[in-house]
Amino acid sequence: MQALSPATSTNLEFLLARRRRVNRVAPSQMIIRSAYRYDSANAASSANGSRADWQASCAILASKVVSQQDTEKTGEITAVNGHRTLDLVPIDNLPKPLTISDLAPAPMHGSTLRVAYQGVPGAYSEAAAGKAYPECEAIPCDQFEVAFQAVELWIADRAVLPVENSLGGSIHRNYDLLLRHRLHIVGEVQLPVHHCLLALPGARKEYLTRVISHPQALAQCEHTLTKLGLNVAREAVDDTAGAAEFVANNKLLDTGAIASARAAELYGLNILADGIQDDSSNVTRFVLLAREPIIPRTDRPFKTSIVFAHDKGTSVLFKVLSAFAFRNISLTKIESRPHRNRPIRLVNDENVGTAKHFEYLFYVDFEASMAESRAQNALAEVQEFTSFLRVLGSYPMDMTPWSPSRED
Ligand SMILES: O=C(O)C(=O)C[C@]1(C(=O)O)C=C[C@@H](O)C=C1
Repeated sequence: MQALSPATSTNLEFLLARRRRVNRVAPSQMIIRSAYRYDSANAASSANGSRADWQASCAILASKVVSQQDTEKTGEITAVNGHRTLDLVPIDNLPKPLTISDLAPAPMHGSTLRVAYQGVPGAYSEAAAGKAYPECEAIPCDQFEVAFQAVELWIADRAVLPVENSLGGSIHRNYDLLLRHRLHIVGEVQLPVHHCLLALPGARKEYLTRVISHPQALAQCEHTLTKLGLNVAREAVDDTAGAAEFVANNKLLDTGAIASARAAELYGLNILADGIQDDSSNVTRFVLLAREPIIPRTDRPFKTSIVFAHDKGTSVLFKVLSAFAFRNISLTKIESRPHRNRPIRLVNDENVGTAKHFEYLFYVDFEASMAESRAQNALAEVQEFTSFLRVLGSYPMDMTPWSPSRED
């Protein structure tokens, strides 16, 4: 994993130290457990409001989360990413997904921006990469973890990662990965997701015995599938386009795939039903990740994403949220995830004893730029209540007006 540079190592500690002076908060009140020492040389350059200053404010305050090699494996349908040639359409020239074993450091490449995404061509994540960076080269990866590593190892410049869907809710796994890795959120993309039921030419809806897709896509189409009379087995695979590819490669006449119209085209499948998401305004939000943070601005709407933990019970959450409320900063998302390193504690009211107490990390998105003093003040306050705080990124909001037109 890429080490933090000295510039980033001064981190939010410096920025908040400045705010602390302004706010006259005693140093003892700051509960910072920084893995990195305050560095006066860097601080001096940061004081000029430079890029280093911002990088400093984005870096990690204190991480108790150890990077773990994810051992979860795809399971049964590994052939999804096999890319064998299909008789119906030549798909030889599609890029092959990266696997863990492909991840060796690569030489610097040319000027085309490379964007890593999880899935195979035709996946919605590929479309999200194209929406964010229209001229980019989209690099398919077989796992989310690989997409992160592709950026960390300079194989790709950005990774695009789905984090929430208007019907299915949060994609929890990606929240965990955001914390485990050291990449910065530099943008977001909201993508209308228009699902189709795909099958081999000649296959009929009545004869399908199972429908396969990404679990989120299955969840987003649950009611419509039932309405279509498809009370058949539903099986989860790694990504929607991979499901289409699997059906095509294995010539499965009894299996339908939920995926995009583009996936139908790429893998030579027919569209048996179009627009099968349970709500026509189905939207997935993706975040764009990079090795370096961007410099936050105030000339357009920005969002900031943070993650924090505390060890003082639930009243802390109220205090943290009020730090934003008092400054009229709107929260757009709050998500909690178990604190894996400290999953459970046994305490009573005096913090000793028997009651079960689960520990959580909280992810919060709020509508303000880290260039705004109200956001900096809010975070300075949040830091006083929390034992761990990290700014995941401050980035322009996707302000594209929603339209029900298909984007896939
Ligand atoms: O499988 C894909 O096509 C993806 O890009 C993944 C994903 C997801 O993880 O939510 C993205 C958008 C849709 O909501 C369904 C699936």
